[in-house]
Amino acid sequence: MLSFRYECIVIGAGVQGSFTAYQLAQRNKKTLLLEQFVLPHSRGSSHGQTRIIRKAYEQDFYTHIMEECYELWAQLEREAGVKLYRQTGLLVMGPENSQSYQLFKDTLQRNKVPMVILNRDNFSQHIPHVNLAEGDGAVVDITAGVLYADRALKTVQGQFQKLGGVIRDKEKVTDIKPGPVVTVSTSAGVYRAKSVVITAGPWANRLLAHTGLQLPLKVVKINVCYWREKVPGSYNVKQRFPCFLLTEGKESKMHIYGLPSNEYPGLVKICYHAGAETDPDQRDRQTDRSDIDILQRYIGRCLPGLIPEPAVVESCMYTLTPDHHFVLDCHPVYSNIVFGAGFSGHGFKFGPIIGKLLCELSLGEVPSYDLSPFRIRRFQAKTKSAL
Ligand SMILES: Cc1cc2nc3c(=O)[nH]c(=O)nc-3n(C[C@H](O)[C@H](O)[C@H](O)COP(=O)(O)OP(=O)(O)OC[C@H]3O[C@@H](n4cnc5c(N)ncnc54)[C@H](O)[C@@H]3O)c2cc1C
Ligand SMILES: O=C(O)[C@@H]1CCCC=N1
Repeated sequence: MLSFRYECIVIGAGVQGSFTAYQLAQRNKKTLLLEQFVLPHSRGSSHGQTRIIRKAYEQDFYTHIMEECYELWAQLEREAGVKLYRQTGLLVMGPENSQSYQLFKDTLQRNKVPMVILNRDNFSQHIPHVNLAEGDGAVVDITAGVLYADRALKTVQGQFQKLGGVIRDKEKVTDIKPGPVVTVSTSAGVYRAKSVVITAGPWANRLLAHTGLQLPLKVVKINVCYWREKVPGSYNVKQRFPCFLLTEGKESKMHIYGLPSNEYPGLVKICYHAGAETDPDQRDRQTDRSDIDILQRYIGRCLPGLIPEPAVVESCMYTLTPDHHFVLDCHPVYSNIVFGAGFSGHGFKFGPIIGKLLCELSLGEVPSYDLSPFRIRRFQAKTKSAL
């Protein structure tokens, strides 16, 4: 009988790989989590102090999944005795008659998510220091808030190790040999397992190339901008200033989003939800700042309490799919190779549930949710396969 060194190997210790490894260890599966950089690192997509968590989405399937996901975040908080979530609410603003704004509002209403609809008369009483653009509607998803991202990653990785899971960082995967037993080679060794999960973020296609598969993914660099308050505290989390999101507007095809000042005293994180294409290994050579011009114009017009000049600019990457929905699937030929990719700049909040779903796929179980919006067959012609 063959003896397996590991039951599962997870490649990539960002939020998705870390939660997948944790789920596998919770099921008593002997699991190895491989990471190319020394942990913690800031070279992928999961670093930084904060992320938004929300039920407000245009599509029901995300809102449905978030129901259980909030419980899983709370479970991890209890288990580890660490605070990972702070409720702030999320203010969604957009042209009242636009399709996108209406979809957000309808999804909240249809799914009975606690919400408040604001009007022009009561807006500034609830949301001071924000000018609601002419023609815009405003609705607040009360359940939304901030996740403490770096802390969450450290916590889930720590819990994985407590359950007996092994993390090897500074070990880049250099080859994957598919088969009933998958062989994974790294810069430091060779490992074998019954199944492999690839959660390599912006490097997903580099890893998938070893299995003859390529996905229609585009990696972009995001300038993570922090803006200084003119009066310290005016947009602070303690003043109950919410996270916010702009659906499609005049100035931007995609939306702008922000979080209350919290992690850096006096600084509010506001980003543009798009960026210029980059090679993930050359991220810092990408110097496009056209997003910052758009943000400056928006801030000058609608957030009069901020200095419209970024005080801090950090870097992060999105891995975009054509429809901006995730990819969660098994390899079309090697069913014991599973992948989670293309989280398109909104995957962090789903980490616990993505981990559960990828764990289920890697164990050959029926996934807890309908994965059809996330399967690769939706790309059809765009999925290049050398198989
Ligand atoms: C600026 C910004 C703001 C965001 N805001 C939000 C938000 O508010 N809410 C939200 O829900 N989401 C948000 N997101 C999106 C979210 O952060 C990402 O969807 C998520 O972090 C993706 O995680 P990942 O595990 O897929 O990728 P990553 O975090 O990039 O992890 C992949 C890992 O794989 C490793 N790896 C790659 N290749 C190899 C190899 N050959 N060998 C070993 N290891 C390898 C990498 O080093 C990396 O650590 C935001 C993203 C950005 C950039
Ligand atoms: O996922 C999120 O909530 C944020 C805000 C909207 C754009 C992307 N990320």
